[in-house]
Amino acid sequence: MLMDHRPFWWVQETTVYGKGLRPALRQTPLTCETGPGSPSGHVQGASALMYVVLQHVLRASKGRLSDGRRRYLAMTLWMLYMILMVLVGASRLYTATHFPHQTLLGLVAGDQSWHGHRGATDARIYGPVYDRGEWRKRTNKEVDQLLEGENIVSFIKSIMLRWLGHVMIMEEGWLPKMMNARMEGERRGRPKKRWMDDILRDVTSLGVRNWRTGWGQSEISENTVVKSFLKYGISSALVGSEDHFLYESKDEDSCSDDDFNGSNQEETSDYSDGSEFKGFWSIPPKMLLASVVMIAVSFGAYWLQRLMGVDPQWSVRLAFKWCERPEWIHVNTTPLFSLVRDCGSMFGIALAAPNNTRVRSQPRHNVVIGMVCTLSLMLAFQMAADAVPTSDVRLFYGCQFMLHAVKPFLLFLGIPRIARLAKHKQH
Ligand SMILES: O=P(O)(O)OC[C@H]1O[C@@H](O)[C@H](O)[C@@H](O)[C@@H]1O
Repeated sequence: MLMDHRPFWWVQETTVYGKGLRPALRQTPLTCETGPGSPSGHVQGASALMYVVLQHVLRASKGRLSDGRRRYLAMTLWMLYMILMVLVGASRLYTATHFPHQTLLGLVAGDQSWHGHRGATDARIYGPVYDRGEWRKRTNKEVDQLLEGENIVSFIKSIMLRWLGHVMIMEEGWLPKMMNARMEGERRGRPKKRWMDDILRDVTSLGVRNWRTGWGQSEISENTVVKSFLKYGISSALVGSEDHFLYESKDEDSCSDDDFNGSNQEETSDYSDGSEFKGFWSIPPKMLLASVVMIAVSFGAYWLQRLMGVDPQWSVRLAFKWCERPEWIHVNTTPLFSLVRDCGSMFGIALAAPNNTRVRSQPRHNVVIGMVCTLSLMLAFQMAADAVPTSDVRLFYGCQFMLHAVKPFLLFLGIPRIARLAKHKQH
């Protein structure tokens, strides 16, 4: 099924019409795709991407919009999603690059690639385990092991501590007062705890020294708090051993490492905005190994086909044979190019992504700057990829692999850093 034909060459190759008249399919500059026809890559990619965007917007609207408005938003977004998919699919039919069933398969594959990933992750975390002949729930310890040290309690604490950061840099107002207030009046038993009491307990349990109780009396200024948050990143709380992210300032501009009680202070002190790239040795070997295995399997399958006498480039030959104009054929549509590009990206993601896990709990970033940088980067990469000379095949594919491996570094580490610095400047 995956070795399906594309209409623009199928009508010429098929025996269905015998010696009769064949349909004349009009070709366009977008027609001469060189890969097999099923499923539609355009529909699959658009569907997977838009599904993620849609889910993200819906999740972000939680707590910001009323339930009624969220339902309305969800309906509108789903409608837009379906309209977009129909348009993408229709454009692929119009250009004679696909049959209808191939676009439908693309939609299902795109949707499932996201669902499958989430389903597998959720099942791993929440799913039952078969233990000594019966199914049972996972214990907290087992969930912790699955999360590889990302302790859920620490994660929740880190969110509370981030909130503390916001409160601390607020102007004197009702909220900071409320957070620090004790209930007045007579009360039996233990005095009611303040929100701040819980937070201070967490700060202490995470190993932060020199925390002066009663932030109202401390000399912490907005500038130093922001600086410390940017420098060390609240997300260090995510990893138990990196228990050093808040500090009490003695003077506004001093940011001394001595104020931290962390085991690897020196390691983090080089990073000025919290998106600490901790070097290749911090990359979980599992992820790297998975990417290397997947690359080996992909290339292995390619070479195995060749060894078995199947030409992995059969579709390229058919595209060349039936494309009206050779200049409409682009190398970046070939299966080999896709293989090199995807393997490069996978390798780059395996190297860059783990260093980015802390970004999610970093101080906010400037969305506009982030988007502008991302779009510019994508454009620059597209231009660079197009500019690679095609005269030497090995050089061409080597450069493409490198380019696509470097991209995740800039996307995951470089751009968030710039966007956060921009937000910091705004503050
Ligand atoms: O299968 P379709 O819709 O013609 O799309 C093919 C394209 O699919 C994309 O997913 C690939 O990135 C491109 O390299 C490829 O050319």
